[in-house]
Amino acid sequence: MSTQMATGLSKSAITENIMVGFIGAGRMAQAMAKGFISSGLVRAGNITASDNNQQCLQILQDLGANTTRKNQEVVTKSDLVVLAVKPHIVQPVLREVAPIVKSDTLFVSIAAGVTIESIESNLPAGTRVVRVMPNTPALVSAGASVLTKGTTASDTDSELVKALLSSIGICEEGSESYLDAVTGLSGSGPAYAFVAIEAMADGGVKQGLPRELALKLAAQTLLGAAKMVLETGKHPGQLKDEVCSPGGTTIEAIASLEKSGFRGALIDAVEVATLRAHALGAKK
Ligand SMILES: NC(=O)C1=CN([C@@H]2O[C@H](COP(=O)(O)OP(=O)(O)OC[C@H]3O[C@@H](n4cnc5c(N)ncnc54)[C@H](OP(=O)(O)O)[C@@H]3O)[C@@H](O)[C@H]2O)C=CC1
Ligand SMILES: O=C(O)[C@@H]1CCC=N1
Repeated sequence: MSTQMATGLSKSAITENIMVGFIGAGRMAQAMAKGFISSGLVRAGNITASDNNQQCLQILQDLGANTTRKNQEVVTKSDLVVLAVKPHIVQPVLREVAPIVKSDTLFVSIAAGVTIESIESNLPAGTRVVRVMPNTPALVSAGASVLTKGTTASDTDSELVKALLSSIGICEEGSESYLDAVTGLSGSGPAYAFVAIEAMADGGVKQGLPRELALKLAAQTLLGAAKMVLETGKHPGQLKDEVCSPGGTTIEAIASLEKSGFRGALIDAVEVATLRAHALGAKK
């Protein structure tokens, strides 16, 4: 793996033969595995996932991946192991697999709040760890991830993880001190957007639109607005101003949103989710 990376091969060449494991085959593992496979970066047959939930394993099997109920088997078979269990399960899982961890296995944790220090301290000394906060739009190759290298992980390791995560969306590298806030913003954020889409559709239905049309318009409107922010480089405030005709419809709606505390509600949402991520990490 490392030799290939050092030669500067293409991303698919870097990841072509990599054996990827998932401990925990739930929603996030499914989204990532599906993205890795559909992007062509990882062969389905090179993925092994463990879980105690047969329904989750079946979803991975349907993608062509190998499945097992034994977490140790994932570690034995994989070059890169994604820890995709709930935060409070991470420590017991690490204690379970630590005795058989090989020195060249890279661990990638996606668990909210769980610090690199707490992961490294439960693995053999020197084990390479990368911590990531992804999100579920990875399922449709529109994910947003931020990664941080552990103390012994190399640039090659972070490039590898970045290549994988870039196949399912955008991936930035940042300080570990950012990761709880990233969790509160983009990790949990899809849920805020889903609530907004549902509520906007409700608004359309209240005004007489058929439900299906209202939902489609609400979702496409958020998608289009997000693309405009990303692709035009304009400040969202400017884009908002461009929709607001003087004395028109939009400024009425914006004034109503401001009265309802829309901005403050979103800022508070990110704050409480960030604090919760921090608290989850403090629980061992
Ligand atoms: N969902 C999201 O949007 C995001 C989640 N994350 C993080 O990803 C991680 C996984 O979240 P998510 O996919 O939503 O969770 P899920 O509950 O969907 O998946 C976790 C899976 O792990 C299984 N599991 C429980 N105990 C073990 C064990 N000892 N060994 C192996 N598997 C086990 C669970 O089975 P059972 O249900 O039977 O307990 C479940 O199927 C979390 O740490 C979360 O913080 C990060 C970013 C976004
Ligand atoms: O709700 C959670 O705890 C996880 C982490 C980010 C998104 N879902």
